[in-house]
Amino acid sequence: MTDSSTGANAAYGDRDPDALARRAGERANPDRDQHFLVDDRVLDRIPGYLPDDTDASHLLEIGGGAGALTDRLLANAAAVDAETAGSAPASHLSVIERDGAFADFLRREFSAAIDDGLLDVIEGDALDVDLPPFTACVANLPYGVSSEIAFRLLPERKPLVLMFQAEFAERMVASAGESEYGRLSVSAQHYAAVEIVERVPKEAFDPQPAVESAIVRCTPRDPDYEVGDEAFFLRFVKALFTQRRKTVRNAIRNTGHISGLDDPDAVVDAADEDLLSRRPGTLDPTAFAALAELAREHGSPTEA
Ligand SMILES: C[S@@+](CC[C@H](N)C(=O)[O-])C[C@H]1O[C@@H](n2cnc3c(N)ncnc32)[C@H](O)[C@@H]1O
Repeated sequence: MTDSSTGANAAYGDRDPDALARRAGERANPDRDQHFLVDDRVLDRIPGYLPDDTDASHLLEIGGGAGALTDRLLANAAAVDAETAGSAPASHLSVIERDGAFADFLRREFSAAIDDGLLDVIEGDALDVDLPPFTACVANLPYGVSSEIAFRLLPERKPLVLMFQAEFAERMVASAGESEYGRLSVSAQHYAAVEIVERVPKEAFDPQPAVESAIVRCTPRDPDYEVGDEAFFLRFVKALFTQRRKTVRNAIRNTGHISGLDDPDAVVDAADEDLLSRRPGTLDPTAFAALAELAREHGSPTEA
């Protein structure tokens, strides 16, 4: 292996993102969610945002593109292997890429890593393909489907470091009472402690996206509350936030068709007045969970 920063055989972590994009021979197409990271400093920092105790033995990357982040993740995997020196199973990286031309390029560019058993490239849609048994995921997500991908990953309860549009990231991390707080905040925080670890300007990408971006770290943990039926809890939260300007009382009454409650009035009768007179955006996740349990008990929910 040479250490040329532009050659296909460069050491992992050394590849120049612009040279990778040139070698791929395909133009990144924003209509296909292709905004490639070209800022080396951001690329170098991303793997380090995984929580300290992360099992990084099988990393997953979604949307490999021309491989700038793939290269950094391979460097990480190779470093872990050098450190454990055979005393632990070899590290592995799986990359999912929907675009056949870029999937082919990744296979060519990183053929040595594939031959060494360090990498596999899964060509397909991240929303449909079977996910490999990954231990953590690091990705600069395609923004058109970032919500769907995030909610495919979060229930796996593995550490995630994901790039999103900044506005989406702010909604993920928001707390009760903040204007960005909503269904996305409660649902994401149900699975993990969620935090923005870096804001990334448009200039870090080529082609540049229309909006600023942010990197979010999701560290899996159990929530502070218990719910007997997770699917109902998430449906109930979704239902109430469709009426975020109404009182909780009216939101419960108006959304039985979404929450699946046959008897929302019975829930209103059983709930505390001070809770009912508030707006959904002021209830923290624990209050939502308590209300959802009350709704399950009194509101005759039907299966979704
Ligand atoms: C924002 S780019 C990131 C590329 C590269 N990882 C980087 O950081 O420069 C997103 C990548 O996801 C791919 N992509 C778009 N939709 C996808 C999907 N549904 N499943 C898998 N990959 C997808 C695009 O082709 C593109 O390569």
